Amino acid sequence: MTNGTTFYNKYRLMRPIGRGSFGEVWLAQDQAVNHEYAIKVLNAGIGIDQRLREAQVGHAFTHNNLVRVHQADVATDGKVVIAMDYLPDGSITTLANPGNFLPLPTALRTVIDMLQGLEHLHLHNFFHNDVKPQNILRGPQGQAKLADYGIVGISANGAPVQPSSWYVLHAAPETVAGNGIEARTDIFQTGLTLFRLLVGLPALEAKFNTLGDAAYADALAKGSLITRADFPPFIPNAVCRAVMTSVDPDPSKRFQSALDMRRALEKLSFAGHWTVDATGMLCGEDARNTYRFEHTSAAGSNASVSAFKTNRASGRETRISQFTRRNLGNAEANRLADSFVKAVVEGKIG
Ligand SMILES: Nc1ncnc2c1ncn2[C@@H]1O[C@H](COP(=O)(O)OP(=O)(O)OP(=O)(O)O)[C@@H](O)[C@H]1O
Repeated sequence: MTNGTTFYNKYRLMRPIGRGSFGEVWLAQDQAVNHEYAIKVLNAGIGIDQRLREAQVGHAFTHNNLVRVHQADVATDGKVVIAMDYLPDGSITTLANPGNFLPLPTALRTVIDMLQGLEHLHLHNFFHNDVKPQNILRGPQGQAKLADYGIVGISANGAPVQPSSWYVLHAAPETVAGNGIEARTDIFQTGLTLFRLLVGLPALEAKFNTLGDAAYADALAKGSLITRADFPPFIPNAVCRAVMTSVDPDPSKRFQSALDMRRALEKLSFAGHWTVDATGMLCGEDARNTYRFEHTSAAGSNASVSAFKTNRASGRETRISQFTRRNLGNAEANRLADSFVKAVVEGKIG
């Protein structure tokens, strides 16, 4: 496919915007109504029915948090061509900072939005089965929209169904054990997605590469893949608990629905958060100030921590004496730095 290729006599391809395992996504212009669409071209290889199902699911639902499919057809060479809403801002992975994670409020907002899309799918006994950061796109009002219905499972009554395939990094224990997918499988995948947004988009891939396929699946099945120690200190305990509940190997111990999970996340609210700036430095933010700290490790009792805040309105930086100390042991200095980042998130800086 090249720029200028035209499908259905009206969708003229403008430029490639992404590539997945099953095909390519292009920006296209509908020349009849002069409107931009994203055109997904699914290569032959998997059955036409399965490829068209992606389009049928995307066309069946109109929801603010689901990407809408408008039209689909089979081209003469057997390719399936799907025209969907074009979301110029791409996936939420573009919001990652240089530390490769999303600031806490953005990560929570994204998942809350996306869960509303899932609620709608689950209401109709559709299980998405491919919840991951790359499949959450940014809508025109900044809302998150769930995309990619390529491996959706459709159940007659909400009972588990066997998926056509699954994404290994997010494979729930019940799926690996051969018990298929259900609504709570999407909760599991949402938990892993939230983990990656908060801790680092490549965080699971790193674990997978270290452990290997079998040990990774085993750790997910034992509930030992993710522990509190995986989260940086600026992620509050309540948020970690929400992730751990979502990824419990036993579906009956997870949030029981997308609505339950959304309500739990909506209750979480924090005064501040931390991000990584263009220089790679960790910086805290709340409504009034930005925060930074200098942490020097040294042998003996020579470690130190200096914490600072800058008033957004005046631009004036002041030292925060409560979290500034010299002549500390390394462990003590680590604890002080951790308590500073937590205090910013919890709004406990004087
Ligand atoms: N409707 C759209 N508007 C704008 N960009 C899109 C749209 N749909 C997909 N994309 C972009 O194209 C990329 C490829 O999408 P696609 O669904 O083919 O694959 P994927 O989800 O990244 O991977 P896989 O198919 O392996 O799950 C996405 O990551 C996204 O950045």
